[in-house]
Amino acid sequence: MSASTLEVNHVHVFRNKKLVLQDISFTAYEGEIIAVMGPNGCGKSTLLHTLNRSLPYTSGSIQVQQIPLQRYSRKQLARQIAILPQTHMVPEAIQVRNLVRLGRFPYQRFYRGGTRKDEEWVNAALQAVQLTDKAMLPVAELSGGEQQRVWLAVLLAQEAKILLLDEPTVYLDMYHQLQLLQRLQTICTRFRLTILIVLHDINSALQYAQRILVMKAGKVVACGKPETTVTPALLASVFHIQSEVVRLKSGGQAIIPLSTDEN
Ligand SMILES: Nc1ncnc2c1ncn2[C@@H]1O[C@H](COP(=O)(O)OP(=O)(O)OP(=O)(O)O)[C@@H](O)[C@H]1O
Repeated sequence: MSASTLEVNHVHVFRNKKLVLQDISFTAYEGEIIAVMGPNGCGKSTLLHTLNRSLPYTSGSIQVQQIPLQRYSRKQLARQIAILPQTHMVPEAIQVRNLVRLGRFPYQRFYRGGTRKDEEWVNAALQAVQLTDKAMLPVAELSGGEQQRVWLAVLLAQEAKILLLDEPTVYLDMYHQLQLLQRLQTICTRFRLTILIVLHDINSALQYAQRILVMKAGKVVACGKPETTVTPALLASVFHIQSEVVRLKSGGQAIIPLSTDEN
């Protein structure tokens, strides 16, 4: 049995006095990818930001590696959890390599520059997202998809055990979507990471996640193995769409969304 890395118990979160997460409970384990799915505005991003302590919760508890979230210093927490938010502010002139170096901040002291180990992690992260050849360019000169990959490199350089990824495939073409998901799968297994990834593409979730956590209106409505969790009945009740399951020759299954309930 793998060790638990995140334990979330009965968590409630308010934003602007509105209850946006209600009684959230789940446990995540090392070596697994959990896809977080749900309609727009159901609280997926809020959940990731709460786990990263950038948003406060009002009741319940969150444990990271069996230690309460609030006990960590900012740097200690950054060694455990790295987040890729949905949107980023790109500092105009910063070079790709220098941005990726920022991922090493939890390991650096203010009076000392980067070490050889820091540079090795930066190189490995750039290589993992295939941007070594663009390392010296200003980030602003890269395409949207390439910038997304730079941010992923920042995250990888952070060397954290838990990765929280908010729609990381959104600007990527099909090749880079598949490549990113395959690489996440490889690093997740190899380094025993825990990855929570917000995905809107149901078939990517079916193919790459060990479990799917489904949210609706601020609540977790299901959390389990992809094939048994994401059924046409669940999609009808959560997303109000009609869909059909297709068995694949490879042994897995895919879901074809057919129409909305309005039809
Ligand atoms: N900065 C904010 N201040 C106040 N309320 C917010 C803020 N950001 C989001 N909310 C509210 O919190 C709720 C959950 O939003 P959240 O962004 O977590 O949803 P989401 O599931 O990630 O949506 P999407 O799929 O559109 O990205 C929504 O009702 C939203 O209006």
